[in-house]
Amino acid sequence: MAKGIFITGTDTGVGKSIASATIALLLRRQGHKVGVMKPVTSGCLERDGKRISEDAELMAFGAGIELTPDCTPYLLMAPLAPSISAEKEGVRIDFGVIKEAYQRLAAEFDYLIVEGAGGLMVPLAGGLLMSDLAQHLGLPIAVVARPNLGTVNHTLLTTFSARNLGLVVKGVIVNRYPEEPDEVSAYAPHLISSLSGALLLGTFPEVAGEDDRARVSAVADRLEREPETAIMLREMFG
Ligand SMILES: Nc1ncnc2c1ncn2[C@@H]1O[C@H](COP(=O)(O)OP(=O)(O)OP(=O)(O)O)[C@@H](O)[C@H]1O
Ligand SMILES: C[C@H](N)[C@H](N)CCCCCC(=O)O
Ligand SMILES: [Mg+2]
Repeated sequence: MAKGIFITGTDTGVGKSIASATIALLLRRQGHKVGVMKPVTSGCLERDGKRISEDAELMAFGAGIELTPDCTPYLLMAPLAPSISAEKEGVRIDFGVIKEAYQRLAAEFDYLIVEGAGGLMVPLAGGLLMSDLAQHLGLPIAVVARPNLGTVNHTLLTTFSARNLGLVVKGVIVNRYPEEPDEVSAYAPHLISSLSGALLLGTFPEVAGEDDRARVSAVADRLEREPETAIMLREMFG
């Protein structure tokens, strides 16, 4: 049975997919079989008549696997809150369907990286939120956060809510950490680690790259050189 983690964020666009794909790539480079899942995609693409999750594709690139239907059970077109995207298509997001897909994947891999959509309080169906899905899957969460002003508030709101809801918070990843941090970014990881009650799992660097695959490879290359990375992976999956 795979060791799983649910990657959430303080908001949409903070770097959950980059972080998820990077973690998958780091584990793959250690020789592990890594599976990936994006249970709900809102804002999917259509390619050759098929719906595609770019997030899942990026994670699959990191993991070095081909996607199967279990990796992306709900592919919704509208780039909106998933409950609305689903409603527009007359679809009801069923946690049972997601869990069965999760369990089939978990039986196949050593590790399973699951990416949410948006943040933890994003609505999925009938009052159920992303946090409920993490709970239903029985997964601990890791929170991806920004390094810039406002992140302390957003991160603490996320970790406090998660814990109040009974979720296990493995820690926080501060993503897009600048090469030369200004005063805001210099303080942010310290404030987050001292106040959130959650471990600072790591700071993922802001990298250049012509597309997200190049960015994932660049972040993984940088992290692989740092001894803290092994600790991060141990804390995340231990
Ligand atoms: N470490 C990084 N270095 C450089 N650019 C980054 C980094 N992390 C994220 N980005 C940029 O931010 C964009 C958004 O990141 P990403 O798609 O991972 O966010 P997300 O949280 O998964 O968003 P969504 O809620 O849509 O799933 C990326 O396409 C990339 O351009
Ligand atoms: C479209 C976007 N990239 C994500 N897939 C969905 C983000 C939903 C956010 C909802 C909200 O918090 O207001
Ligand atoms: Mg994403």
